[in-house]
Amino acid sequence: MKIALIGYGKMGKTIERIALERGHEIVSVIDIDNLDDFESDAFKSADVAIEFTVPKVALSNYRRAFAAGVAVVSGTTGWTDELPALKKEIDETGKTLFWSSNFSLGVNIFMAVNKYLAAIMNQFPNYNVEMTEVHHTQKLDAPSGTAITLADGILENLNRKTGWVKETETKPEEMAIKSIREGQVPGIHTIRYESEVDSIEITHDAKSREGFALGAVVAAEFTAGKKGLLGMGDMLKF
Ligand SMILES: NC(=O)C1=CN([C@@H]2O[C@H](COP(=O)(O)OP(=O)(O)OC[C@H]3O[C@@H](n4cnc5c(N)ncnc54)[C@H](OP(=O)(O)O)[C@@H]3O)[C@@H](O)[C@H]2O)C=CC1
Ligand SMILES: O=C(O)C1=N[C@H](C(=O)O)C[C@H](O)C1
Repeated sequence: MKIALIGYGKMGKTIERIALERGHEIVSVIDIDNLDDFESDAFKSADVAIEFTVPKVALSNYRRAFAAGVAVVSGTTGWTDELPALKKEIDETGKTLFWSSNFSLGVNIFMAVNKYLAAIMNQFPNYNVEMTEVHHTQKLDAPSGTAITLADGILENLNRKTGWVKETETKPEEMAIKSIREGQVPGIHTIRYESEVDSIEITHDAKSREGFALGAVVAAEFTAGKKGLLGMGDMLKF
């Protein structure tokens, strides 16, 4: 498959290596200093572009790739308030975007366990819930995109919580998400339920970026030839 990369940072470079190992060809690499390459024949020849950049440019990158006739797989986080409007635009224009806050198989298994645990805890109001996420110090957004997806999974299943807040809850119906930035941590997400007598904690701890990058390349293989806004739920059947 012909793959273009948009964003050549930590994820872009890891994705390049894994894509080559899986027999794909990298036909174009776009980063901050060669944005005109969206109009190049090399970029237009791609079956799919994999985009990992920064929140403020993700949408404009998608639109530039769509204008060049190229489907996009993206993991950029920190912009998803605009996702409902973007979905409408994609559906109306027949474009293709596969977006996920986290492409790791392990995290997606963890997300399913998180929903199941929240549904059980719905029956046990003496437990309060909070989340902590830890990432490297270069991360621009907080809470992480994964933490927001995990929070959505809890809010769908735990009726006593109606929204999440950063750091500290001030009302019982809020769920706190604490964000810690330290060293080179690839990503740790912990959900903790606490009662007066005990606590229950589940954690996903990424050992490197390999799982995220492999998932993004597998998503690119899945996306080729498809239309619409796609996500991990379309690809993973559990
Ligand atoms: N969904 C998932 O599974 C995962 C998502 N992420 C998310 O992916 C994003 C990128 O992460 P990561 O690779 O670690 O970040 P990096 O900062 O290492 O890389 C981002 C790259 O994008 C470049 N860039 C900035 N602006 C543009 C632009 N307009 N067009 C093209 N490239 C641009 C940056 O260039 P320069 O440095 O010169 O500014 C940099 O090379 C983040 O939002 C992160 O949260 C990360 C891991 C997994
Ligand atoms: O910025 C990162 O590094 C990561 N970002 C994603 C997020 O915001 O959830 C996924 C992963 O946790 C790494």
